[in-house]
Amino acid sequence: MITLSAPAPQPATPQGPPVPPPDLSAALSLRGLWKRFGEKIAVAGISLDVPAGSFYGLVGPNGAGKTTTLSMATGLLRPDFGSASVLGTDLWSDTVTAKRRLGVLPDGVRLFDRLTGAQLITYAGLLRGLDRDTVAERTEDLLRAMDLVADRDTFVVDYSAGMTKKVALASAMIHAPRVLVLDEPFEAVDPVSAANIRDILHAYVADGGTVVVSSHVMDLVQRMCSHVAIVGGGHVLAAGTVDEVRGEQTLEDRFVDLVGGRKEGEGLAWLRSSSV
Ligand SMILES: Nc1ncnc2c1ncn2[C@@H]1O[C@H](COP(=O)(O)OP(=O)(O)OP(=O)(O)O)[C@@H](O)[C@H]1O
Repeated sequence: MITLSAPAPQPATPQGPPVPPPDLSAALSLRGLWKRFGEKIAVAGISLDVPAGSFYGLVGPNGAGKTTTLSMATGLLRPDFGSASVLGTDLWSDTVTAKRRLGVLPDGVRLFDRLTGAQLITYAGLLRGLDRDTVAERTEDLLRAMDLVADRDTFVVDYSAGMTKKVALASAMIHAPRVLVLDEPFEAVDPVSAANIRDILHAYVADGGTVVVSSHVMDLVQRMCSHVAIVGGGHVLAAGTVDEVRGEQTLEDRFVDLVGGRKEGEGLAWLRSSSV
């Protein structure tokens, strides 16, 4: 019997005017990125320039396309269309050079969690080609900075969500990349650790590094970031310095204005009249 398989879905066709060439001086320059999963267009032509030396926030509602965009910007996911360059190097034509400059904290990617925290950070350093002495020294520094010294010999599989986030962040930093791309770095992290991590990131930016973070916490982005992009429905709705984007409003109010979705009225009346 002959089985005919359905034709593979074709990528969505990008529409709109041609995109300008990438900004070679930018830490990250994204041009016309598109990604479709089956019928769902997750990212529909995103172009963004992240200036070198900026602290850049990427915000948007659930399902806006942030993770998909960051995955395409860091070489974890191949776009259907569009390009990404890292400090002037095209990610998909010179992947090794571009990725060497990046430290990435992906969202939801499994770690080698049968290693201890110290082993995982060490492994990341060796994988990046650092010599053993440098790896040992930096591993100790990172364990201290992330407040993980007491749990250095605990298997990562037994870490809490926040500890797992911190050990993944340490692993992303060990090779001292020029650009850090962090998907939800503060999610599940306790306030003291979050403040320590923010200090580390600010010092890194002050020394010329670039940080891109995705977050849902508008107040944090407004205080922490120099630049922000608001994405919704796979598009960039606004981008620029935080002050340009928010204007006279708070970033949260601007976000709600652009994205919409506040539900008016009572809603879930049954929940308030529970009789059990
Ligand atoms: N591997 C996948 N297969 C199918 N659909 C996907 C896949 N990855 C993402 N999507 C869909 O693409 C859209 C964008 O998802 P994405 O994870 O990029 O959003 P996000 O802005 O990071 O959301 P959140 O804030 O909830 O993390 C969503 O509708 C999601 O369901």
